[in-house]
Amino acid sequence: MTTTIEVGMLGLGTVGSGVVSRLQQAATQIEQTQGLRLHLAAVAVNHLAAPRAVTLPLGTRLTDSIQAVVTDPKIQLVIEVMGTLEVAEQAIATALKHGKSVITANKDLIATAGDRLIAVAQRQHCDLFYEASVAGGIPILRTLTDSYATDQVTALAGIINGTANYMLSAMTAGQTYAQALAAAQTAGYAEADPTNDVLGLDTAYKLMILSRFAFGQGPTLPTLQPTGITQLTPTICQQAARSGWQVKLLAQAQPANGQLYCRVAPVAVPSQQALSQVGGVQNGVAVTSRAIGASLYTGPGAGSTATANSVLNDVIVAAHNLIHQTAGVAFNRQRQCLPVANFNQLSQAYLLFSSDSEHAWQRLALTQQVKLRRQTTNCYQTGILTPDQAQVLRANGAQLVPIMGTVTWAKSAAVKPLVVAADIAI
Ligand SMILES: NC(=O)C1=CN([C@@H]2O[C@H](COP(=O)(O)OP(=O)(O)OC[C@H]3O[C@@H](n4cnc5c(N)ncnc54)[C@H](OP(=O)(O)O)[C@@H]3O)[C@@H](O)[C@H]2O)C=CC1
Ligand SMILES: N[C@@H](CC=O)C(=O)O
Repeated sequence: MTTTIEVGMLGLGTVGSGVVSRLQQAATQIEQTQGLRLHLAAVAVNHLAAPRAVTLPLGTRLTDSIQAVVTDPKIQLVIEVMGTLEVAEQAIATALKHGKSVITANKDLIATAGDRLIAVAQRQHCDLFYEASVAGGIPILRTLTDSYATDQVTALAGIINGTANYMLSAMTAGQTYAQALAAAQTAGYAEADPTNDVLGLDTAYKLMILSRFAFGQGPTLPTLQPTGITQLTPTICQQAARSGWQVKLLAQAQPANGQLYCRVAPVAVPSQQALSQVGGVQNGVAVTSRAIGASLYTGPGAGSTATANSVLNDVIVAAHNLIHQTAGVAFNRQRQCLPVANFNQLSQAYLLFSSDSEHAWQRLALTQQVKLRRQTTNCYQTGILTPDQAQVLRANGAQLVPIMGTVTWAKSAAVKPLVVAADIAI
């Protein structure tokens, strides 16, 4: 038996167009394997006359009224893929209050206003799913919810911004920052305004969500103080690569010593680590857990088709819940309350980049009792630095990139380090 579900969508840009294409291409598969016919009843956009990458199916209404979609009594399920904060929050809240389940890819909104919307969804016994909000095509949130239900995550580290990872790979291969950004924009990976991609804010929002699924708690933006990739140059990426590291914009979270340590920053990942091989628009989330051990989930982190696939997987789960009247169970039910700390407060080794003379750096290193080993022109590996020592080097003009796996935990740390420490003997 096939059940038809009436779907409304807000947004018809990169992701929305992908949803329309995937719905058309997979219609038979969805009907045969899921017993569902997903009928796209209406799509709301900002500019009615703008050219579109896809042709809407006959019978799908194009409108510039969000309200007409989220209050339409025939529509059972709303997909929000327009982005924005206030407008999207208002639209999702209205849809939920009208008894519709909602699927969104909007990480900015879920990270910052997710609790409010989840509360509305719970009151209304509706689903609010957002798999596509983290790591694009990788089904990481539902994996953490379902497949780690009896396990305990002890650490996670992820490359979770496709644009930044694409740019870092391109710069390592010789492109300029501007060329790399333009290519990521053309490919549809970057946000409409790419500021959040390059400043690390998009990664921070995703870590806030991801960490709630892994640990029942996420950092806030002020505790995280993300560092982006704007200070990185092709030269830095290439010098690091020549010396055995790939510079990656990394999101990390790990409970230890009764605190949840988090960080979003460029990190030098040793070339022998699998995460270092996650290149281009690919994302990778390394999860360490008590039962499974180390797992790495990789796949496209942005782009029309891959993201649309995640959106539609949520749609299918929500559609089944509507049919079986089981909607309203929270997507994530983990809860924990630990003080949040930053990895930068811990002692660790760094790659140091500077065009000042080696002699000057070695002299400073001596006075600071810091070990420094030259890797290649203008690139040095430090020994383990305390936060204060790192601060002194920065104040003297060093650009420091922490080396993954070198954090030294206090003896009482309850949870083992995320990765085997890299060989940092110098
Ligand atoms: N691009 C990607 O790879 C990924 C994106 N996301 C998220 O998905 C969402 C959509 O991204 P993306 O498709 O790239 O964005 P686009 O900028 O390509 O598309 C946005 C769409 O929303 C519409 N829209 C914007 N504001 C309004 C409004 N006030 N009223 C009605 N329609 C509006 C636009 O209409 P119009 O076309 O008329 O201007 C456009 O169709 C964002 O939250 C993004 O962060 C998540 C994962 C991956
Ligand atoms: N701009 C984002 C899109 C997906 O979330 C990215 O590049 O990862």
